[in-house]
Amino acid sequence: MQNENEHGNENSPHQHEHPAAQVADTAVAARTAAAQDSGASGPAAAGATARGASSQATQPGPGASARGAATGGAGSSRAVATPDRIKRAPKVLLHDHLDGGLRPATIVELARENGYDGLPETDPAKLGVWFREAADSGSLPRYLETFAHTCAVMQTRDALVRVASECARDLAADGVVYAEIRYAPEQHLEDGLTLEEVVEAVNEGFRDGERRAAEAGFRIRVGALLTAMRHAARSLEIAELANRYRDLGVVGFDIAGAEAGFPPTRHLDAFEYLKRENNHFTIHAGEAFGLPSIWQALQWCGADRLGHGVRLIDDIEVAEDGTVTLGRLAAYVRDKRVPLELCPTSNLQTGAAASYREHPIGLLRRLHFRVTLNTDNRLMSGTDMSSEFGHLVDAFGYTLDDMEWITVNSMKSAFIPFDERLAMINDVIKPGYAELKAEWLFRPATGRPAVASPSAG
Ligand SMILES: O=c1[nH]cnc2c1ncn2[C@@H]1O[C@H](CO)[C@@H](O)[C@H]1O
Ligand SMILES: [Zn+2]
Repeated sequence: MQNENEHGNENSPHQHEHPAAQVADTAVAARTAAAQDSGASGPAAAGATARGASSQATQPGPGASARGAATGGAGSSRAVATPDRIKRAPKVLLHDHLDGGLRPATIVELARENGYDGLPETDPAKLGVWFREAADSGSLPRYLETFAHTCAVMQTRDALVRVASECARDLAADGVVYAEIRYAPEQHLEDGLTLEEVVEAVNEGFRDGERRAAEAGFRIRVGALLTAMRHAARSLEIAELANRYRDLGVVGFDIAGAEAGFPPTRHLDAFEYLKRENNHFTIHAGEAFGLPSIWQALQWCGADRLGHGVRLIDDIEVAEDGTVTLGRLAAYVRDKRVPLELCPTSNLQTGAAASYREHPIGLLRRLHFRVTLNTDNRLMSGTDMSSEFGHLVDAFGYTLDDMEWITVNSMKSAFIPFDERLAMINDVIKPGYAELKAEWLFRPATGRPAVASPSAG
């Protein structure tokens, strides 16, 4: 039983997220790293690190958490991630764009109300398909073109309130308990709103959505990340805006948009300002462009997290015999526990990965990077958190224990205060998974004796 609650190094908040967290985290990470560094630089851990896509190979430590599921017997189904359990399991989302997650029917209605006649389809179902297909382009710039339509209908206070409220409710209904939702205020000024009015409208929508979700029996908390567009020149202004609305619903800052040709160092003044203010930020890096972008985001800009970061795989070498070698940058990212906001479905659409099975998340998770799982754009990718987890269950045999490990990673990496992250982990996430894993204890009796009674013989 003890083993069922051990999830390896990243997933023991009782040990690693209390005030001694940094020390404990580092100590245990060091042990793992020691075990894996022998694999990273030599043959010893080859089998453990690159054996392939089996869930066993993904298990972090001695308390292999999928054991119950793997060995059969009375508890064999306790950690199996069925679609129903995936949905009910508490989930955390750190990378999701507000303007990439509208309900198709809402887009149609808002377009009608606001006189936007540029939609490619006016039937909601067809429009949803259009977004998925148009985004399925194999290129980030073309993927991003689809946002012209969502931003076009998000130009009024009422529209922003509605979209934000629906966002919170949709996530809550999918079992998300904590989300950081990003958007670029500068893209919502066409009809005369000020940057402040945009932020306040979105915040109002999130509060409304949280309240209505609670009325429907779902608990969710949503924080906003303010994004600056990397091709534009307003990043310092947006960073100042994020700082002004800190503790008022905005929890951090981001830059997004086409990556190639727009290095994050263009926005150094914004990042330096935020660092001076002790504020938090993430940077889209390592999605459409590779290692230099990740390196700049971390070592020049000082990002707390990497939006995507999936191209870090270019700095990891897996030899034919399975030996794994980390380059200096990949080693730094793992050593420093830099959170990777991975978004598999989005990566498949923009061409950053070929299939779920080949998506670097499998290897990165086995190598104990600080992996988090995200949706990026639920509308363009036709996805939600449950679907993303479902894909990983299919591709890698992930169990509820893997889900819990990833979810705890995400919560640890959130931008809200430490005590709140800790309480979320200990009082919401852990109990949620424990409850799901205890369900086998209360399954209906079969009515047949499992073993013949002695008197029968
Ligand atoms: O995966 C992505 N990579 C880079 N930029 C993105 C991605 N998804 C969305 N956006 C950009 O972020 C803006 C604010 O939310 C969106 O309008 C879109 O242009
Ligand atoms: Zn994104």
